[in-house]
Amino acid sequence: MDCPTEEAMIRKKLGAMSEVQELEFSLMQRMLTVTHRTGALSAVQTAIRELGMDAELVEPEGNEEPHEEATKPWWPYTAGGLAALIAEIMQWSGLPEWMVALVALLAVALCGLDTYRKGWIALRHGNLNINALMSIAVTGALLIRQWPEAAMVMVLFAIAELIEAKSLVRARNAIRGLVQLAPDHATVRQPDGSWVDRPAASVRIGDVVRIKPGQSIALDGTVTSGRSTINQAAITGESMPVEKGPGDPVFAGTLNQAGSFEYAVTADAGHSTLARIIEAVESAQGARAPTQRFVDQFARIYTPVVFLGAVAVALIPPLLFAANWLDWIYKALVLLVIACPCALVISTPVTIVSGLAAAARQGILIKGGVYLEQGHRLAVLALDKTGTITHGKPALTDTVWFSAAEGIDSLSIATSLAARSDHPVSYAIAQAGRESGIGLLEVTGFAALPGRGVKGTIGGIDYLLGNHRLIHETGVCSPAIEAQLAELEAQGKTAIVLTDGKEPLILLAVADTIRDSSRVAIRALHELGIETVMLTGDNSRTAAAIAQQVGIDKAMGDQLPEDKLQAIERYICDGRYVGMVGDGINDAPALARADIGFAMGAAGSDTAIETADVALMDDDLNKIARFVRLSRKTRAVLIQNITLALGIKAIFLALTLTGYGTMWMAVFADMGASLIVVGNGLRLVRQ
Ligand SMILES: Nc1ncnc2c1ncn2[C@@H]1O[C@H](COP(=O)(O)OP(=O)(O)OP(=O)(O)O)[C@@H](O)[C@H]1O
Ligand SMILES: [Cu+]
Repeated sequence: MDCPTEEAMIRKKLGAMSEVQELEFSLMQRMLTVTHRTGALSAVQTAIRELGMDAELVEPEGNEEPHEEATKPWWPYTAGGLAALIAEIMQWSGLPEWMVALVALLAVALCGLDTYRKGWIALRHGNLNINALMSIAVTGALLIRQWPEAAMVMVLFAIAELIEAKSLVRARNAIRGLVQLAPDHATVRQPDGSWVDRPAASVRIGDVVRIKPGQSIALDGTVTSGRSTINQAAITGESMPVEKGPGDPVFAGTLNQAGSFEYAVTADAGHSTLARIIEAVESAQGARAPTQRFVDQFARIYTPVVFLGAVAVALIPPLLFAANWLDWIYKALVLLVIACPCALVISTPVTIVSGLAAAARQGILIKGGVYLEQGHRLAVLALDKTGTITHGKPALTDTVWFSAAEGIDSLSIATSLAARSDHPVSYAIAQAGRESGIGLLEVTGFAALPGRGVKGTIGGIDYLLGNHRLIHETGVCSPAIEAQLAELEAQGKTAIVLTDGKEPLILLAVADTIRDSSRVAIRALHELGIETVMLTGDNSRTAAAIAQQVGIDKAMGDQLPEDKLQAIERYICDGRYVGMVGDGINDAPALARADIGFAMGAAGSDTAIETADVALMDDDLNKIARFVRLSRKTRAVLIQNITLALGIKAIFLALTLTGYGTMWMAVFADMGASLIVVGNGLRLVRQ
């Protein structure tokens, strides 16, 4: 698939087949994904062959190298170019017309057979692709005996096609090169304890792999022994090395530094985080961004309109105003040359793909061109507190005993309940209990109360452990407790209370630490004109205290999942483009509703990579500002490219109608425009 008009041709042909359910084009990748009924593959291939193209199956597994385009020989182009030039000179020096014609026809034959063949197939399928247009234009020029002109146009066009194909190959490779590949071999421990080099694809989950200093990591896993620092830039975009010790995750494609270690494989080669990233970027390219859809639609109308215009230009002035036939036919032929929207159509995907690749390189995984293109509109960013602004690893800070009923150890009851939950607040309490050696009691009937806390039965008594909302609803709250809570919360701490349903027993407060990156990130967002709002299940006072520390515009506390959802919806109703960052399950509905849902720390979390619109591979909130800036740049380049492509066409339209445009100038301009937009789009990769 060379030209976008070829895509239209395939779409028309395959789309009409009842066996075919879905078509997904990636012109950049020259890849077509066909969803079809079982057994229809050969029919699909035959249909494509009838269009003059050859379909090649992509191997489902392994690192398929993009097969090198068969390099076309250069000599026909050189010879054709020479012939065209000679024809021009012969015409100029007044040699007989039949001689000029002969040399010109030779040039057309040398360079144009392929174009004629493709053009003829397209015409038969009722498609006006660039090949069809050029075939008509050149044939027309020959018929009105513009010999050297016809030869020149054909040669220039053939060379332009060649250059465009080559520059697209370059674009593809540039993008592929960004996604550093993991090594294809790993040193695996055998049952007898020896170490053997094996292909990464054959390593199974649970195998132990050894990594030496300076070695790249081939598979995802968890460190079992040894220590080192690893450069994870390939995944997270951060080149600051990260310390790794037993229990820490390591990712395929990252680079070990000075230490050596062993790790247990957690995913096979095809399912590593890196493989998922590549997969996501590739499928994001297939999905069309809005501009691309617009451009495609425009192109669909543009070409036939210009074609009809050309017919009108050829017929109307001579018929109605007795103008010179040959003059106006020539003008019509120039119009045919400018009727191809190639530069316009190719400009958008190149730009979007470059943007996606640039983002991936910085550890930002964008799941579709839409988000890259629309990200510049981001007006409000909602952030979750726990785990997003803070580390999400609070520690116990205060313990307040209320009543000491005989024989009841409220601290170990609270610890035992907390140990059953994986909520960060509970986790902090359980952790503190473990450190001070508190024995755990047996809990029955345990249940989590989302947005409130937990409940469970110990020694025949039902206990509740949770936030103010919970104890207030239970009716054991008192002004004294509220005062105590208020004091702790004003310090940014989160307090929960244990009750047996009759009276409060013990109060435990935990404090989380704010990520270093949060404050800078929030400032960067404000500089981009984005309003920030914190949505948290934690109480409003703690929320306000934390928000104030990091400089967030607005804090909304005591948010149940549906409240978070409603908050997002309110912004959407106000017509504002809203993003949301979060991690927990309590954020899921809001994340899904937001115009752009960001997930943090996506490396190692498959669900985050799969469900988010934009996945940030590590925990650095600064990536959101980076994403917005990249989106703005992408948009600027898109607008530049579209303006450029259309502008050049408009200039030539004007030149032609006023009698200054020539055919070969139009070909030249079209080729120039294509090269400029591709180059401009590729600039983004280096962002
Ligand atoms: N399992 C639990 N153990 C202890 N406390 C809990 C538990 N679940 C909820 N809580 C209490 O309810 C509050 C709200 O919880 P929720 O899970 O909705 O939000 P969060 O995780 O604290 O904050 P964020 O919305 O910022 O992620 C918590 O701050 C905590 O005080
Ligand atoms: Cu209360």
